Amino acid sequence: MPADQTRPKPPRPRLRVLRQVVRDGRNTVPAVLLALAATAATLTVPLVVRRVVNGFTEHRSVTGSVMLMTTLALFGAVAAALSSFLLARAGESMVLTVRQRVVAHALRLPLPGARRLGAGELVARVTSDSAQLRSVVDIGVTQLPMATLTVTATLVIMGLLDWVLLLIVLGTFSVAGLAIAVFVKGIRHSTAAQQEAIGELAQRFTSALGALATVKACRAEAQVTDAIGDDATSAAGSAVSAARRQAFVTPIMGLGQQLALIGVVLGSGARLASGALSVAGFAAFLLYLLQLIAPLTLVANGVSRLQLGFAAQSRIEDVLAEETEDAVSSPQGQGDGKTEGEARAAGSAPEGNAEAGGAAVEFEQVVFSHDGERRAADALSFAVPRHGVTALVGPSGAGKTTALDLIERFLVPGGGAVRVLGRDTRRWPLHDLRAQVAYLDQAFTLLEGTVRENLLLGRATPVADDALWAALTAVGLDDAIIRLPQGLGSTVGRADDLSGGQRQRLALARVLLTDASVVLLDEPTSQLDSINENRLRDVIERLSRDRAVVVVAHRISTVRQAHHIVVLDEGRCLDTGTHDELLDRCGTYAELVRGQRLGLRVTAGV
Ligand SMILES: Nc1ncnc2c1ncn2[C@@H]1O[C@H](COP(=O)(O)OP(=O)(O)OP(=O)(O)O)[C@@H](O)[C@H]1O
Repeated sequence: MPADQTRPKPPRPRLRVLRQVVRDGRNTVPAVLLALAATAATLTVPLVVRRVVNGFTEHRSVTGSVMLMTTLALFGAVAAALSSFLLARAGESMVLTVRQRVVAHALRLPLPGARRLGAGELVARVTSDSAQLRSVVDIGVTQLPMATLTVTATLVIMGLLDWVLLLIVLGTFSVAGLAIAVFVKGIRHSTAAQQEAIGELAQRFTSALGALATVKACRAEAQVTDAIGDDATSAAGSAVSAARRQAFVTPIMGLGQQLALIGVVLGSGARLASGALSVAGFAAFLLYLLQLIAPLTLVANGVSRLQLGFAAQSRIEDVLAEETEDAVSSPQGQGDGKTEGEARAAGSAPEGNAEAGGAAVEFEQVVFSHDGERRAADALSFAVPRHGVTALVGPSGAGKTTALDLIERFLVPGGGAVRVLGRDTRRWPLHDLRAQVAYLDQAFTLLEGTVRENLLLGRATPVADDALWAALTAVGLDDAIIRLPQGLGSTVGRADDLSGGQRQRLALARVLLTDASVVLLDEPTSQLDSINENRLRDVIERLSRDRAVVVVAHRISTVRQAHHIVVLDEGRCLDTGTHDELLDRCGTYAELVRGQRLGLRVTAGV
C-alpha cells in the first residue's frame, strides 16, 4: 500500500550537467580560454596568408609572415589539444559524481521500487547512460560554442573581404542547412529508442544470469538467447536508423562547400576584374571557405549529439526522482496515532521495555497490500517475545515473508502499527532500526568480497580477527576458511567458491557478530543435509538465547524447535502457541503439520 498519498511530491531532481561542469572552474576556465585562443589562431592564419601572397606580388620578404603563420598553426594545435584534455578531465569528474550519486540513490530505494525499476535498467543508468553525459560536456561546453563562434567570426571576416562572394556562400549553405535539418529531425527519436532498448537488454540479460541454473536446467539457453537477441536487434535497428540519417550530414555539408566553391570561383571573375577584390584577398577568402566546413559540420552533428546526452540525463533524473526509503517512510512523514512524546518515550527506552518483559516485535491491526487490492496483511496482530525462537507458519501466500519485510521496514504498513522493541517502525531512524534487526534471506546471500568484508558487512568499526574466528568456529566454518588460499582475506560471493551450506554458515556467523536484538530468518525451502540442518538448528538455538529469532519455517524440525508459533493465513493471525497446544486446537496448523497445505517435511512421530 502506498506510504502516504497526501504527502506532496518533491520537485524532480535536476542533474544540470552543463552547470556542474561550468562550475568546475579549475578545468573548465582554462579549457574555454585555450579553446578561444586556438579558435583565434585558426581564424588569423588566412589573414597572414593574405600578407604572404601580397608579399609575393609586391616582392617583399615573407619570412616573418611565414614564421608567424607556422607559430599560429602550432599554437592553435597545442591549445586545442590542452583544452580538449582539460575538458575531458572535467567531463570524467562530472560522470564520476553522477555515477556515485546514482549508485548511492539506487541502494537507498525502497525494495519494491528498486525491484520495479529492475537491476539491469539501474546498471544501464550507471554505465552507458552516465557515459553518454560526456557528450553534453564535450559538445556543450566548448565544441558547440566554439564552432558557432568560429562560423560567425569566419563569416564576418569573409564579409569584410568580399560581401558579394559571402552572399553566394550563404545562399548555397542555406540550402545545405535545410537539407540537413530534414535528415537530423528523426535522429533524437532513433537514439532515444536505442538507449531504451539497451536498458531492456541489460535488464533481461541480468535477470537471465541471475537465473542461470534454471535456464540451463530447462534447456532454455536458445530460447533466452533469442529473447535477449530481440532486444539487441531492436537496439541495433534504432542505431542503424540514426546512423542512416547521420551519414548524410557530412556529405551534404561537403556538397554545400563544393557548390559554394564553384559559385565563389564563378563570381570572383567579375570581382577580380573590377578590382573590388585583390588576388591575396581572394586567396584568403578561399581559405576561410575551406575552414568553414569543419565547424559547420560540428554544429550540425553537435546539436543531435547534445540531444542524445540530454536524453541520457533525463533518464538518470528519472531514477533520482524515485523517492528513497527515508523519504517514503521518514519518521516525520508518517503518523501512527501516537503523540511525539509517546513515541519518544517508547523509542528511547527499549531496554526498559525489555526488563519489563515487553515484546521484541508487535503487530497491531496491521494492514498492507502489495498491489492496492489483495491484502497480504489484514488486521494482522501478534507478538514476538524478546528471547527464543518464534516460527511463522502458514500456507503459501499467507503473508509470512510480507510480515518479515514489515519488521525490517522494507515495507511500510498502510494501517495499524508494527513495533520493534516497543517503538513503531515508522518512528525508528531507519539506520538504528536495522542495527537492531538482522535479516537472513533464503539464499543466505553473500556479497562479492573477502570473507572478512562479508562478516563485517555494514559495520563501521573494526573487529579483531579473533572475534571473527570465534564466530566462524561457532557455526563450524573455521576449518573451511583456514583452507582457503588467503583465509579471511579470500574473495567469496560468486557462487562457485563455497558450498550452499558454507554460505549459509558464513551468513549466520555475520549475524552472530552483530548486536541485533531481533534476527529474521527466511528458512530455505530446499532440503539441507542432516549435518547442515543440525548445524542450522544449533546456531538458531544459540542466537535465541539472548535474542528474538523470527523464522519463516518450512521444516517441521524448525517448527518443533520453536518456543512460540504464529499461524498465519490470508494475512491474518489464526492462532499462536506451542506446537502441542496448536496441534490440539488449531485445525489449520494440524493440517499444515500433516503437510497437506504446506510443503513441510513430515517426520516420523509428528
Ligand atoms: N511483490 C508483490 N506484488 C504483488 N503481490 C505480492 C507481492 N509479494 C507478495 N504478494 C502477495 O502477497 C501475499 C503474501 O505473500 P507472501 O510472499 O508474504 O506469502 P508467504 O506466506 O511468504 O508465501 P510463501 O510461503 O509462498 O513464500 C500473496 O498473496 C502474494 O501473492
